[in-house]
Amino acid sequence: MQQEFLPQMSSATAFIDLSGLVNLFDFETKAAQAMSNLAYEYVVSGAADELTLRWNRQALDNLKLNQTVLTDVTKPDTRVTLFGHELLYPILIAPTAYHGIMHPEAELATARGASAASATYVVSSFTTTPLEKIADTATQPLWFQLYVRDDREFTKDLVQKAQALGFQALCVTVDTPVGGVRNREQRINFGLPADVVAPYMLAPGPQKNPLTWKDIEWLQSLVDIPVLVKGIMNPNDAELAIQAGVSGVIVSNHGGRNLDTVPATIEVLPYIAERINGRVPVLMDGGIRRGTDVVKAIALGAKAVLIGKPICYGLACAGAPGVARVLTILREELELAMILLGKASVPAIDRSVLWEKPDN
Ligand SMILES: Cc1cc2nc3c(=O)[nH]c(=O)nc-3n(C[C@H](O)[C@H](O)[C@H](O)COP(=O)(O)O)c2cc1C
Ligand SMILES: CC(C)CC(=O)C(=O)O
Repeated sequence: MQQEFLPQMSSATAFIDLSGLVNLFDFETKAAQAMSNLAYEYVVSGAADELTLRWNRQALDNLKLNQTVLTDVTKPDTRVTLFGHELLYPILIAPTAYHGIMHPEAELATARGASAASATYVVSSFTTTPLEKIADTATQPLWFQLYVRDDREFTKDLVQKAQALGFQALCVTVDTPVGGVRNREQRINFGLPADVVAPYMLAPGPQKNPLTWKDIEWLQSLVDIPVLVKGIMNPNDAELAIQAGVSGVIVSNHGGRNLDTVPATIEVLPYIAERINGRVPVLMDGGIRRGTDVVKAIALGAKAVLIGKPICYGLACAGAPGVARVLTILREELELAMILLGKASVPAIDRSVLWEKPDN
């Protein structure tokens, strides 16, 4: 009997028991079996030799924490305020394209999972579900990630549609004038299956009109919601972003998927935070897999972090409950780390949580 239902439910998600998946790496392992080869290779892919992809993780692992004891912290307050809205914890869902190849309910499952876990979901321009449906489904805040297309009228309509639907911020991705060298995608000749459509992609591939800081100013003139730039990797560009008037900066190397051998995001984050100097919030993504990683990013100047691949894996393993579980695990790990570090609130997390060899 059950076999009959398998095609509709997708073999990827039918009978997965989440109880054995206790951390984000477990989800990755499980997803490797659950996903189609096409989806897995797409998600897991880094650019070229995947050095930056690895460095994102390695650099986080290499940072050591400074345990502090007997501090009387039992229930840490993980709330942060971003653009006037309170987040229950400083972890957002990074924009990732094409959820339709990962789960039959696609972005709607992601939206449900985000809502169940009280998280903000940044929806990709290359969503395979119309924005109206996602907005109808989500009960927690949505942000919209923009890939600017050559057709600037189309782009204008799209961002204004997102704003009208209640999306609360716009993240303009600035690190992808072209895609990176993705050998994994080349090997499988990656392309969307005929039944999966990305309605806002228009002509795929590189656009003819390069995006410049002038376009960022233009985009801000189109909407009233905060505009962030996603993909800033050096302090000079961070300064230019401020001059262009943006409301926030996302330190990101696109999860190591675009320009290989740029540094890990956690490595550049403190320099960017120093240059921004509190003028706008700095967010960061790339390799965040543990509650301790969230602490490290906040200690080095991030107001919040985003996670990309783990959400795809949660989605592929179990749809909405998988997405919610991934977020909840990370949130709980963050709480434990805060208790063990003696930090009662997110703003209290500063560089004192990072181990430095004493001078004496
Ligand atoms: C499968 C996949 C698709 C992605 N699609 C987009 C996208 O459509 N727009 C975008 O700005 N970034 C995209 N990204 C980059 C993520 O937003 C994010 O920067 C990165 O995944 C963070 O690193 P992490 O996966 O290690 O958490 C994508 C990443 C992955 C893994
Ligand atoms: C079509 C791609 C450029 C989407 C993306 O951002 C990614 O795969 O990393």
